[in-house]
Amino acid sequence: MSHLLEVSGLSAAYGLVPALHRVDFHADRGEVVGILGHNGMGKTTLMRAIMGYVKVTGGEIRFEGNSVLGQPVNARARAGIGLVPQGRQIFPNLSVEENLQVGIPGKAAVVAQTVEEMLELFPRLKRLLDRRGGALSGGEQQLLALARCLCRRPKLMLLDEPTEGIQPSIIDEISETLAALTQKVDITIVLVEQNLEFIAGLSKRVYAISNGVLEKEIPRAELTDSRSVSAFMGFTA
Ligand SMILES: Nc1ncnc2c1ncn2[C@@H]1O[C@H](COP(=O)(O)OP(=O)(O)OP(=O)(O)O)[C@@H](O)[C@H]1O
Repeated sequence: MSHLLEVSGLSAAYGLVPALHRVDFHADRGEVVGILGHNGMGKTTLMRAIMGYVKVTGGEIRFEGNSVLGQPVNARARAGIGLVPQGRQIFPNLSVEENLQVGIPGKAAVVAQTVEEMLELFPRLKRLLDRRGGALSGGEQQLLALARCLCRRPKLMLLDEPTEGIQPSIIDEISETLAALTQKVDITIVLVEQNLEFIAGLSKRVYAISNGVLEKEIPRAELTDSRSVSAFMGFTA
């Protein structure tokens, strides 16, 4: 059976400046795959290329066995790919409830039922329903961004640096929420991060990305050794 997501030989560039070089990886149903990289190494470009926001210059992206290259973002979203962008990008002037509602296609009853389900998965949002998105803490915004993405019931969720700028106590809550989610919902996650502990705790497989090149998989045993991880990420410790 084909992989849920298969990225092969993927290259992308901004003008003449290359950002991804022949990236190969896959994600199977139910897996969390982590990609670890420092600033400017190509993590966001990879997520946005899979979602369809960045034009690729070579290679292939297959989702459920079908090429999505050439498909616009909304077609990829309909096929079951969802992106939780870096910086979260929730609507600051809409309430938490409205932020959820705008992400849900369908009639009022479906919208209400989906919001209810999201509140079960993200109980912290229950008491924040009337609050403006812009008045939430960074961690609360991240939970809202995850819930908003899930409202469309993606099969694959792409997470771009969910811990960026977030307090450690809420990082733990996000990690626990995501771990619980993978048990309750049929979802595959591809996660890009700089936070080693977060990525190691959640991911079945972890790769390092360095200057747009996806390096070899980092063996689990080595994920606890920061010198070894630094070497994988293209830095000598
Ligand atoms: N819109 C753009 N135009 C030109 N160059 C860009 C653009 N976006 C990103 N780049 C460049 O592409 C490279 C990869 O950037 P990218 O944002 O994918 O990295 P990243 O790993 O997500 O970094 P960060 O952790 O800082 O978000 C960097 O050299 C960056 O400067």
